[in-house]
Amino acid sequence: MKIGFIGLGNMATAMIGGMLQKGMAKSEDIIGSSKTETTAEKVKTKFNINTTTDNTAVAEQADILFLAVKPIFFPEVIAGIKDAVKADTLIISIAAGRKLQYLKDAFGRPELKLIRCMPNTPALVLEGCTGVCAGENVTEEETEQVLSLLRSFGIASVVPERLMDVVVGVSGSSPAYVFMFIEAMADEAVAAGMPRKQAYEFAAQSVLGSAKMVLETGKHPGELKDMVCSPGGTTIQAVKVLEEKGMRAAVMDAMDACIEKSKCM
Ligand SMILES: NC(=O)C1=CN([C@@H]2O[C@H](COP(=O)(O)OP(=O)(O)OC[C@H]3O[C@@H](n4cnc5c(N)ncnc54)[C@H](OP(=O)(O)O)[C@@H]3O)[C@@H](O)[C@H]2O)C=CC1
Ligand SMILES: O=C(O)[C@@H]1CCC=N1
Repeated sequence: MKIGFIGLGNMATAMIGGMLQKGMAKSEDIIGSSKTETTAEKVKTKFNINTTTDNTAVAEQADILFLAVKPIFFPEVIAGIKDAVKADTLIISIAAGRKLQYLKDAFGRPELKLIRCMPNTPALVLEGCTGVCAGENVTEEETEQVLSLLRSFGIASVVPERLMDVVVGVSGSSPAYVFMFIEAMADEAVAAGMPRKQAYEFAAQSVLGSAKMVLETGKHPGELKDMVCSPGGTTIQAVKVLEEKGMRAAVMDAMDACIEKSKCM
């Protein structure tokens, strides 16, 4: 089975890296294309996969074909490959905002098997999170096949298409907010005298451990927060400042902006 990627940028390389690390695909089974020779060469060297700048060559060979270019390039990319894809190829868009109906209209081939998914870059370290919705021609077995491929680099679940923009906000884009939080914590640790490398390590490990507690204890995040806040202690002072500065509202407003942008892309 050949897995094709059109677009070899941040997200495609995170997914390829995850699939190879997990042994879900062999390097000889992955082919990819990019706009420039420079990227094609770089990705070829990094993963030992076949790469090209010829999208049609990838589209012709792929049994599973990921469309991993920016949403604005979808019209030109699809126009270039629509007659080359095989009728039984599973075509998976990873673009924010591009609806199944858009893909159906752009390909103009009603028989094609179209899927939309929204992964995130932690796929690179096998901790990805992917939402998936499948078009009408895709069977349950094919959806399961795609889910197991995506699960090679993290969790993956089916969501109704109306929630795909929410998936962009809560997992597709959210690593950026978390990286900002880690960076800010590390900056203050540095301001208070800690060496920078150690500050990133301590901040990141604390985020990792906290996330694991939410996932593994099943406890409400508020209860876990309360466990840290000793009466009259240090943590509640930090919590008070975060509430005064509107941290929760800032996160919710930021996600609202992200979800709205996804809706109108
Ligand atoms: N980054 C993320 O965290 C996530 C991104 N996504 C989605 O993934 C998609 C890609 O995003 P991202 O990886 O960040 O983008 P990048 O800008 O990192 O990569 C885009 C890739 O597309 C290639 N490309 C551009 N035009 C063409 C073309 N005509 N033919 C073939 N390849 C082309 C570029 O090639 P070259 O390098 O040669 O210019 C580049 O390799 C988007 O649709 C985005 O919505 C989804 C989830 C998370
Ligand atoms: O910023 C973006 O548009 C893409 C989609 C989700 C994450 N990155």
